[in-house]
Amino acid sequence: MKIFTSKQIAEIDAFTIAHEPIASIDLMERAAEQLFSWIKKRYSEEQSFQIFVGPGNNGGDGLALARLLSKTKFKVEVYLVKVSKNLSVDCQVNLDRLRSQNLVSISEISTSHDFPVIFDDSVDVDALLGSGLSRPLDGLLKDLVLYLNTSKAELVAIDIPSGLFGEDNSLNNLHHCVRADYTLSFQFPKLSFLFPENVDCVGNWQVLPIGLHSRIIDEMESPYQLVDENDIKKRLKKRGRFSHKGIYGHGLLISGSYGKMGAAILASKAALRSGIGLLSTHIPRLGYDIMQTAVPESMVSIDRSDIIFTEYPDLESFEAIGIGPGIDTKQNSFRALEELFEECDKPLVLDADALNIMGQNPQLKDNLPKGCVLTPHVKEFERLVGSCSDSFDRNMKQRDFSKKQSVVMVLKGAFSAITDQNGRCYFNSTGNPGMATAGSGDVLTGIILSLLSQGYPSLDAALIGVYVHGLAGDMAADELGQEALIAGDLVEYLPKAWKKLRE
Ligand SMILES: NC(=O)C1=CN([C@@H]2O[C@H](COP(=O)(O)OP(=O)(O)OC[C@H]3O[C@@H](n4cnc5c(N)ncnc54)[C@H](OP(=O)(O)O)[C@@H]3O)[C@@H](O)[C@H]2O)[C@@H](O)CC1
Ligand SMILES: Nc1ncnc2c1ncn2[C@@H]1O[C@H](COP(=O)(O)OP(=O)(O)O)[C@@H](O)[C@H]1O
Ligand SMILES: [K+]
Repeated sequence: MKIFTSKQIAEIDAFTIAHEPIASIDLMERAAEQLFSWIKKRYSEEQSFQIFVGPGNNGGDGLALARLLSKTKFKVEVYLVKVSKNLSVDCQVNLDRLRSQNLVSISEISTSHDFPVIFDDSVDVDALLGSGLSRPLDGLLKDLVLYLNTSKAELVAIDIPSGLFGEDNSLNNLHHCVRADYTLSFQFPKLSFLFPENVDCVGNWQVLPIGLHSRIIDEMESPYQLVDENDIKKRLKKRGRFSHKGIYGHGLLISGSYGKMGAAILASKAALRSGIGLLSTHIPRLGYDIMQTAVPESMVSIDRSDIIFTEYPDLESFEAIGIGPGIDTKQNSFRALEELFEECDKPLVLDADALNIMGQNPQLKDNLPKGCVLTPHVKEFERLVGSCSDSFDRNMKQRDFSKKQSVVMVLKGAFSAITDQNGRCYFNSTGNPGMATAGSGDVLTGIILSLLSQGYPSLDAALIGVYVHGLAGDMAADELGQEALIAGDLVEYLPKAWKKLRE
């Protein structure tokens, strides 16, 4: 699903009105019907609603919703905030319709003395401002938002929490934005929903389709996309009836050090559980028995060092290389990594300590093999690129980095962001906080190495790998719960996750 800016959404809206064609007031009605049907499913019939309405079309949605609710047993009160003399045309039409129906009490809020009592068991609907927000909230609106945020009532935001910008909130004050329990966003999510600092404002968000015109959605360019299961299925290659293990590639995983052999085991198992033909795991000498016992399916390449990575085998026979989980950051490992960068012309995935070594030796950045995949978490990313003021800034820097160095980068976390050489950015939609546990990232490296070895292009390997990793995490969390989930469970659930993608 593409993600558009507020400005683009307004264009899509206008195109739909002109080309469906549909009157804008009817498009608003369609949006209100979607809100209404979401509410009907969620709340019992006697529920009371306090709807707070602003001057624009977001307010218009709130008024149309109030009319639909009032025709049922739901109890509704409307509060119209007087922040400008004129309402938008469709907001005014809906106000007139609601007034003429005479079923709902409509109060005006002109000063903070007009704020109503909010009952804990009511549901507040935020229809103050939507994607037409042009500046951070101040004055009466800010005071009302602060007031709403102190209440214990459940808060449902229409389209976007009032006060929050759809994209860049770096100059905004997030304390002055509505803190919703639910945000019901029309047709697309907003970019800002995917950034961690906004989670308290956005709450649980959902997309409500309102039938915007598919042609303009297909044609309009956006660098941002939220990846779903269909996007992933389309990228999967078939496994042929007559295929043999040579077809699925031989991967080299460089991983582990004294005390961190678990990383090599997890990544190796994950690679083997993701379709690779052959795997060799390069480890320090002291890890030999552990590795052969724990992962008999993997061949072992032994470093001359007992405890760390200092060299790698001839690369000729490998289709792809993965390096980093648990290798430590010693000087000799840095030298070996530097050499690998110079020599390697194979697909490569870099994680964990390989990235930390780069953070300590910034000159290495410019030697990164083109097209390789990097999988930092936020801290590793900032060691590499420098500190960032917020997630929006971090996302810009990530896109720039990918473009400038011509690499694919996975910034891991909730909604992991995957950027490519063209500066495009794909957000992953699977995964859960249960995956915030030691070794999860090692599993991902193994999966991506496996896909690279099978000949998937870097971007596909990253997108598919991140998706299936999160899916395995979701399936594991469903059965085991988030607290109990450990990285080994991700490996255990990979078979089910792959099977689901092949359905
Ligand atoms: N796109 C779709 O698919 C559909 C969209 N729909 C709905 O339309 C919504 C967008 O509507 P919208 O453009 O009228 O914007 P909205 O935010 O309601 O109000 C803008 C007004 O507020 C004002 N204003 C701005 N900032 C302010 C501030 N800080 N403090 C005070 N005032 C401020 C601004 O004034 P100005 O900036 O000109 O000074 C202007 O008067 C969208 O979110 C969705 O709910 C659906 O109905 C149907 C399909
Ligand atoms: N809240 C979350 N939602 C979704 N995925 C998460 C969440 N927290 C962590 N993850 C995923 O778990 C993995 C953690 O990787 P990483 O931080 O490298 O762990 P480690 O270094 O312990 O292996 C990443 O793929 C990340 O996207
Ligand atoms: K809103």
